[in-house]
Amino acid sequence: MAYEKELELALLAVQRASLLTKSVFSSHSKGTLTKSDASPVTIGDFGAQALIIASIKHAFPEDEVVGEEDAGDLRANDSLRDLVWELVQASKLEDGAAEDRIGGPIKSKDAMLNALDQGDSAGGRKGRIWALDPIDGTKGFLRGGQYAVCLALMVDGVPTVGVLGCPNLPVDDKAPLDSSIGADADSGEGKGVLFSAVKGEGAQSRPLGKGALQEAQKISMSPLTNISEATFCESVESGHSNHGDQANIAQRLGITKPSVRMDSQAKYASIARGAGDLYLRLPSGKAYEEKIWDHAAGVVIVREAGGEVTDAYGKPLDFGIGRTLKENKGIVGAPKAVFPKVIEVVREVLNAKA
Ligand SMILES: Nc1ncnc2c1ncn2[C@@H]1O[C@H](COP(=O)(O)O)[C@@H](O)[C@H]1OP(=O)(O)O
Ligand SMILES: [Mg+2]
Ligand SMILES: [Mg+2]
Ligand SMILES: [Mg+2]
Repeated sequence: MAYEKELELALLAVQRASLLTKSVFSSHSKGTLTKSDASPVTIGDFGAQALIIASIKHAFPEDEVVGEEDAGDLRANDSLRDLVWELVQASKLEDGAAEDRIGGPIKSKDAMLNALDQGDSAGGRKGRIWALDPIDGTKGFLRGGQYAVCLALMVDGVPTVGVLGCPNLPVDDKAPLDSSIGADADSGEGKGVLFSAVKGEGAQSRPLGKGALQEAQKISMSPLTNISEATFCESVESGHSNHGDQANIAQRLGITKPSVRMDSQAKYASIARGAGDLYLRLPSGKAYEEKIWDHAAGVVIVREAGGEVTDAYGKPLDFGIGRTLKENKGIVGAPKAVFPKVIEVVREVLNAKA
């Protein structure tokens, strides 16, 4: 199998970081800060990024990383840095051999800060670059709703290996999807999934677990024939995508089921396993460049599960131009068979506004 070593590394690194985020959720202090763009970041985001980058650099020292966070806030705040350091030290896989394969514990506070700062690649079309979102959907995470730990390897600008850790999604791939999924799910019994895919090799899910990797099963998008029966997924935040346009598109497609709102790339995972069918992310109106770490892993997983993902105009997503998808507007994901119909209707709705 291609990229076997990269996939195992990504799965174990995302597993360890996902366990770290779960421990933050169940502790009192989440060390929440507000970033310059008004979005929240927690000690979970910093800890997960440091652990994952340390694992990548252990296995593939030459690879670059485009990561969402950096160590700036921790270098300026001793008590926050100490909280993250405690958290990182406490986060180990139960299986010693697995822990060793991702480099074992980070050696020192300085090494932790340096790892965090190594997510500073400018991205690009050449070579091996990892895209990392240590907690995608931080607002969902804080609420006990959906969030995801997201890691993808891009080779020459093409997402090639993708892993999503979703601690609050049900293990059962066919568990019914309704609006309760996005709200206050909390990680309880039967929750926690690792999704993965390698380009050309299909997509899989397995229980998140605590140590060595559990057995995986193949996932695929639902064989939707009647689009009016589709379930569509969208953001919780109305500022991240246009709920009005999305409702309009659903209506034109004859969809009557209410949308399923959830934070993060858990939306990509949910359509890839056939629990939902469509992912609609229409531009919210404000000038916003989508970040590559918010999509790269989910896109490989959906494509390998039998889906297509483009921007809202049907244009291919270009992950090779830097840290953002600046040549694209919005996102549409659907099973291949119905994708042309969905894009046709999305275009109609966008053109009617132009
Ligand atoms: N105006 C915006 N439009 C689209 N996405 C946004 C916007 N602002 C932030 N985001 C990003 O969308 C992602 C969450 O998407 P969703 O709503 O589907 O869960 C987050 O990573 C968030 O970034 P950030 O991590 O900086 O908050
Ligand atoms: Mg964020
Ligand atoms: Mg994100
Ligand atoms: Mg994030």
